[in-house]
Amino acid sequence: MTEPGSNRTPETGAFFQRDRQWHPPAFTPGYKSSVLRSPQKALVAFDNTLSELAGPVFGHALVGELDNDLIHNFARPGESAIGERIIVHGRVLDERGKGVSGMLLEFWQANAGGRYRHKKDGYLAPLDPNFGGCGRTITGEDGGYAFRTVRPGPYPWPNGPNDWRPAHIHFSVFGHGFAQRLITQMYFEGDPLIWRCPIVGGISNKAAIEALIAALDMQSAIPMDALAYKFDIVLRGRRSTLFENRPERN
Ligand SMILES: O=C(O)c1ccc(O)c(O)c1
Repeated sequence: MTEPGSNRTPETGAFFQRDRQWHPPAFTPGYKSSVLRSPQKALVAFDNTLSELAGPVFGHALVGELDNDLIHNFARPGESAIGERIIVHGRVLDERGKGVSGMLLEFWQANAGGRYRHKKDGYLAPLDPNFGGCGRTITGEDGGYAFRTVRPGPYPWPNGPNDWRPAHIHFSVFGHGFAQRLITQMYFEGDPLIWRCPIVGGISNKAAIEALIAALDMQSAIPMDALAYKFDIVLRGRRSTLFENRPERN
């Protein structure tokens, strides 16, 4: 999409393809489920049509008052989720570093013991009756967002003989059209499991991995209540946050 002889991107309103040199490949044998999920044939890129450019778009009215508070949004009245209370916050930025407002951010995660509220999750850790594990919010004027949750636990998964996922939160960013979608995962500063994870291992660029790790942010911690972690998400462009899980097909 770059004009010949310049590095300016023309303002066509079209959505850009991901840079596949920067994002990890869909086929990553160390991440076992990527083998069957990844496309077997070369991808075909289509030009944007009216459906990509003009909608459909989610309805802002869908977001409820407690949707950005996973500590309370599934809890019985007067109760709250078990675990280390945290605030996750940051900004959604475009490739030029400008905040992007009005994006629907959805997040989902395991509970403090590393168990998802999902019928297929049979991990030994107990469910927390006061924790559902999903939430959402819409970015503000400057692209900022924040939500409250508990730090998810790491968990073992049947990939290799002793593979563990680092503590992580899944994110979906839904923009102003179907083609403007990013699905990624956030990790926590200092977690030794990050560098042993086969999903993370599919990313060859260390700086790209580091961009998925949220920094402990004591400035935003709430004394006697919650620690804070800062995670910025960059859309498209060279510094874009990586697609993880990536075996999607376009
Ligand atoms: O794609 C998978 O198989 C897979 C397994 C475990 C995870 O935590 C995950 O995010 C993805």
